[in-house]
Amino acid sequence: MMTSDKLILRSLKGETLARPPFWLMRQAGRYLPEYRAARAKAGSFLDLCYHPDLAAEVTLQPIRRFGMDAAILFCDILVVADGLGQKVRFEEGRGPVLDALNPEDDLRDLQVDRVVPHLGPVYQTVADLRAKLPAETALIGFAGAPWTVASYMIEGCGSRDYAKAKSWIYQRPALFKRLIDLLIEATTRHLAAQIEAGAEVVQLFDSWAGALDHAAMIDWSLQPCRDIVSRLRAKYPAVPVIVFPRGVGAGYLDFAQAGFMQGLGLDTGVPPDWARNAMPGQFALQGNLDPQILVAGGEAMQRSVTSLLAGLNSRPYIFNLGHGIVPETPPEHVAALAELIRNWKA
Ligand SMILES: Cc1c2[nH]c(c1CCC(=O)O)Cc1[nH]c(c(CCC(=O)O)c1C)Cc1[nH]c(c(CCC(=O)O)c1C)Cc1[nH]c(c(C)c1CCC(=O)O)C2
Repeated sequence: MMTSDKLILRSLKGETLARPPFWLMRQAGRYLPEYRAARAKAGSFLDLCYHPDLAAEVTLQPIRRFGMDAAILFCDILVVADGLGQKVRFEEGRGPVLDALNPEDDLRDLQVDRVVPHLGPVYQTVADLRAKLPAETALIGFAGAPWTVASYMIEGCGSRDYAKAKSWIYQRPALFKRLIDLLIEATTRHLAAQIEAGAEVVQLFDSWAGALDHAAMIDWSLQPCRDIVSRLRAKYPAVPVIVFPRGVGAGYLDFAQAGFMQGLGLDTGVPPDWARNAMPGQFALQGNLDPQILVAGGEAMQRSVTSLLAGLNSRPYIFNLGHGIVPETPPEHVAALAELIRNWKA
């Protein structure tokens, strides 16, 4: 099968399809017993990300079970911080923990030239996956967008109010801009290396974009995403980019009008009819089933999926969740979801 026949690539080129392609954010992970087994073998979570055989194996697990139209590389957005030289660890029940950046250090310990060499095993995983995936399955690479990654680097962990990260924005603007510029460079190189290794689509996750006010969102979410996409597109015009600015609300219109991406990921809160009607342009919309509806399954899921498909599949569209799968998700519900989508007829 030719690459251009893969469904997700057709949607991202602006084609409206009889049934949309689908994949699920966090489709590899703790809701699958075979993931938990591989994770136990690897030791730490980052060891798993940097172990090409195991990382390729967990990437393939959901594809074997459910036959998604795309596989997403198994990795994490915080490997870029790790690659820059800021140690990252993942603590059970707590999530990522980093030694928070100290503004007095003036970013001097971060080395952009270290990123691609340090992440060599990740690109090896990408290359291995291209050889192992079924011919009809596309491979998605990804990175965190600069603001979301910067927030972890400054806070040192997940945050409810982003007080420290915002103190950099508003009280140390020159330093914050240097950090974002460094992340634009590191992220562009990291995505380019994934493309060189065989990624056919890339997605930028700006998971915490919704924490910013509108003006800051434009400066620190939209503009950095635009920079990264335009640099990648200049070099790899055939590789589409999906941007997921989670939680930006009416700011989705700014992304739609800027129009630099080939796919726009909608979070759970975006009304599908509004998205379809208000967003001009030929780019594909992606989303946005509530992950908790996938936990519930049954008729509730059937109703929501049907209405989502009826609402969004009249334009270029990629079915997905509005955020990542949660560990409580019964795998049978994912199988039922896959059936619903595959059998969809407009
Ligand atoms: C913010 C963010 C992170 N990581 C990611 C984001 C953006 C998407 C989002 O908003 O969810 C992206 C990510 N993280 C992971 C993937 C793998 C690919 C996939 O989607 O299947 C992807 C695309 C694996 C992972 N990343 C992580 C796990 C769980 C680790 C484990 O196995 O214990 C997985 C499978 C850990 C992680 N990594 C991160 C957090 C906050 C956590 C802890 C929360 C949690 O445990 O779910 C940072």
